[in-house]
Amino acid sequence: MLLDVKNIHKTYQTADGPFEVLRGVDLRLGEGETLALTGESGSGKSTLLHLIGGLDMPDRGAIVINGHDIAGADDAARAAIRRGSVGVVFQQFNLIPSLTVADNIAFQARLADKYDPQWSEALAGTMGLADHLRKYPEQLSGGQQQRVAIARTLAPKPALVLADEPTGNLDEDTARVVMDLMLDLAADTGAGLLMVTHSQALAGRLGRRLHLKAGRIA
Ligand SMILES: Nc1ncnc2c1ncn2[C@@H]1O[C@H](COP(=O)(O)OP(=O)(O)OP(=O)(O)O)[C@@H](O)[C@H]1O
Repeated sequence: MLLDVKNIHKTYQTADGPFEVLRGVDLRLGEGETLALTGESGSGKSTLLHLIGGLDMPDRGAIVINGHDIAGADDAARAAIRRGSVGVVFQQFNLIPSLTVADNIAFQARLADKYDPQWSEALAGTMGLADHLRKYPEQLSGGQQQRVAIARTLAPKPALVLADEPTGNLDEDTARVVMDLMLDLAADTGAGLLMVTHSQALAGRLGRRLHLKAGRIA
């Protein structure tokens, strides 16, 4: 099993006292599977994605990625699991302004020692970025920047891709193209894809759909 999330609990401390956002979440994702995570605003979708991505820690439960429990790992081990297996696409692109498009795409793959120039070039081509490789992020449109961010995530060929509304701020046509590319590329590399989305249409394009409600999978 690529991803096995078991009985995850998470409570935030707020000014009004503790707020239990996740109350025993279980989910599993196999290699090459695609899963949409839906739920009302505030239901904890982003929180869950952050926990799976090792960006925050649950209070209880296990998050096993390719046999490694990211929830029980210390900071260094968590970072190593993340670098080795997980790619994250958020709504904020977080491109590096001082690097060209080509270097932004290669950045995480180089960090993970998984840079494959041919694969990066192919990704840039598929993403429609071949003519923009020498440009800097500020010279690109929002949609182009998002495609750079997605290419950067896929460049190290992560086993697990986590995406939080990755097409949320793209126009409908660009969103459809980017979604096609992500699904194709996930299929090509055998990656598992877990995507948070508000869009029923988008959710319908993924293999399975889970709904988060009252802190649990409904
Ligand atoms: N660091 C934090 N401290 C306290 N409360 C938080 C924190 N982060 C999130 N929350 C609260 O936890 C709940 C879940 O937030 P989360 O962002 O996971 O929801 P979401 O389902 O992704 O929402 P949306 O669809 O609006 O992005 C919300 O009520 C939010 O206010």
